[in-house]
Amino acid sequence: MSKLVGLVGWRGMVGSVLMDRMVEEKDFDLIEPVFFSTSNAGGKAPSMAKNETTLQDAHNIDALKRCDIIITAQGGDYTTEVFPKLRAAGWKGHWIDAASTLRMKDDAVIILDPVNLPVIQNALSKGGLNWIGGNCTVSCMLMGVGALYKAGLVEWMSTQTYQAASGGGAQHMRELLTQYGTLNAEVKSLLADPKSAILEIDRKVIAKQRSLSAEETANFGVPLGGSLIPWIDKDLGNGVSREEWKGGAETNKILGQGEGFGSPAVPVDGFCVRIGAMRCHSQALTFKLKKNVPLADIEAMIAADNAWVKVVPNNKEATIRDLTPVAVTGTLTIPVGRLRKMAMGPEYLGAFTIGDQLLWGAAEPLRRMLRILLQA
Ligand SMILES: NC(=O)C1=CN([C@@H]2O[C@H](COP(=O)(O)OP(=O)(O)OC[C@H]3O[C@@H](n4cnc5c(N)ncnc54)[C@H](OP(=O)(O)O)[C@@H]3O)[C@@H](O)[C@H]2O)C=CC1
Ligand SMILES: N[C@@H](CC(=O)OP(=O)(O)O)C(=O)O
Repeated sequence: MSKLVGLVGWRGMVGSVLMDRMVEEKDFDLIEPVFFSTSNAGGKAPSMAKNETTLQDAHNIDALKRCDIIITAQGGDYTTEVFPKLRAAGWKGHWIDAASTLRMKDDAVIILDPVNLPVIQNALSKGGLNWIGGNCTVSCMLMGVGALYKAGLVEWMSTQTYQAASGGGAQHMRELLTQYGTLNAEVKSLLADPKSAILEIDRKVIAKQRSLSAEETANFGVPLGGSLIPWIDKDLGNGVSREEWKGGAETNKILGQGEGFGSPAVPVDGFCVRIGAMRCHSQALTFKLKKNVPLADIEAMIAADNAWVKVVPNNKEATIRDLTPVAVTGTLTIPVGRLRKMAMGPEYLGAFTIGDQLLWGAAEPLRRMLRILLQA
């Protein structure tokens, strides 16, 4: 008999990407889905529903308890409220979650199976039940350069990220586009005149950016269109943003190393920056390798690591064609380019990688974990 799989958060931005992928990969053929809602219990479930065509109340513990597996992309507040109640009520099902709430708990595995299938399988064999998707930047990075970690080559890594508006959610994407529109409108007539002075355009744009209404910056707090914001997520109070902290903590946990795993953690640190891209997170990486490995060997190792990574030749033509958010958006491809040894010495490797933060960064690891559980 098919497993009863509860789906919470299916109509949100991450949830919609997840539903699309599940339809594409025919995951619904293998399960009996039950759709939940926090706002419309009793309403009509989406077309993927089979026998259970009514939306269930996502806060009803008894309704949730019926499920063998629950997948949620509803968000951290929902997880914080519902997950402990469900476990306290004796539910022994599998919980697959996109939110960060449970990621660092000892009984949770951060799931990214092309990178850490052995860690997942080990936890499964010990009765693990909590499977949490990783931070989008970390997951996309490891899909690209995980091979170097698997080979034990990394002494440390520094990341400089260029993160898209979508990381904040749908409203942030809208706000970015609204700001671009406002700025364009401000100088539209000057732009239409090829003889207008560029410094006049620039003066008007900066004046507009500095006077954007509170409504137009409600989500990011400051203008992002035509600017950038070098802080993402909470202020940890020690000069590090929470997004930067996740880089080190989650990379090591995904790989099953560091505190609690009985092996040293690899230092990972850098700066996380919000830029005006829509839904792809990009990052420049600097590695200190444990030894001097020829560049061709590194390229081969990265290219062979998984079915989605693609090494982009380190030349201008290939880079500007294949290594941009515009090229990658909506695809599962993880390009890794700009691979070169750096001026600091032959053990220093530079790389640039990009991933769609709603696919490998959020939805895809969840549906793949569902498949792993269905096969177990
Ligand atoms: N955004 C991201 O990049 C990432 C997000 N995540 C995690 O996923 C969680 C969900 O993120 P995200 O999908 O961006 O959140 P959304 O705000 O798009 O969706 C969350 C929920 O909001 C409710 N909702 C209210 N109004 C609408 C509307 N107009 N359209 C759709 N849904 C609506 C829905 O619940 P209901 O149907 O019950 O009313 C929906 O499930 C995050 O909180 C985070 O924990 C993880 C990785 C990346
Ligand atoms: N913090 C990420 C998005 C996200 O949801 O991350 P996490 O799943 O770690 O909370 C960003 O803003 O780009």
